[in-house]
Amino acid sequence: MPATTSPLIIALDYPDMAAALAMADQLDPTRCRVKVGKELFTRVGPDILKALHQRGFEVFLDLKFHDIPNTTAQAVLAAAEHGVWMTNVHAGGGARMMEAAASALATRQLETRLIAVTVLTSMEQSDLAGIGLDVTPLAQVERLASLAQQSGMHGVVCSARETPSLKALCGPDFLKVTPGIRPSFAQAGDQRRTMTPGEAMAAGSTHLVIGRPVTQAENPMAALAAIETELGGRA
Ligand SMILES: O=c1ccn([C@@H]2O[C@H](COP(=O)(O)O)[C@@H](O)[C@H]2O)c(=O)[nH]1
Repeated sequence: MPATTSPLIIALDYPDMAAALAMADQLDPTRCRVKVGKELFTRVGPDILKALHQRGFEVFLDLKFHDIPNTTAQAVLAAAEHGVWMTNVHAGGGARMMEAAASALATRQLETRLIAVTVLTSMEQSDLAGIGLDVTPLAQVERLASLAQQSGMHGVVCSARETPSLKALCGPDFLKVTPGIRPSFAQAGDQRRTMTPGEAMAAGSTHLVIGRPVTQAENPMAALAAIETELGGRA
């Protein structure tokens, strides 16, 4: 049985274990999952995963691996061996990289969900042009999501703006994990392709990643409760 069926994933973007656990200890593992990203994992290491697992949380280890196929596959394996619920790679690493990572997990019969980042939610069309991609974010997300699905990924990270197209392109069971979630009370900050929690669920997101709108709110639990209410009660 999963710890939760909630679509909510709270991003624990903190500089140390104490701050991350102070937040986690206010959360309920039956009402959300948590995400450990580059800042927290690089500062604290695998001990943070152990501490969150001991508290009953399912953890998304968001390290966005992007390297040659062998290195990426071994890194994904190492993540899965920590018992995380989900981890990820950059789809831009290409089909052979994603296939190597998926096959490393399959060979070891590890059940960690492996998803691929398409286009970061902080990027808009001008950012893509800046790296030589003369396409819309939607076209690039569609292209990378198809490649990710063909390469054995369980889903993708994209913005909620692209989920209706991806539902049609990749089917309803393909995971659509969407950061860039901004409730009406929150600032967009560095995010560009945003949606509110309610809009994102209606658009077909399977999971919503939410960081600062909760973790940097004056009252984080009130912010989370407001999001749950927007989603129709306890998510
Ligand atoms: O495209 C992406 C991929 C990952 N993220 C991560 O999600 C959270 C979002 O945090 P907010 O504070 O709600 O903006 C953060 O950990 C990012 O590293 C993303 O935003 N976009």
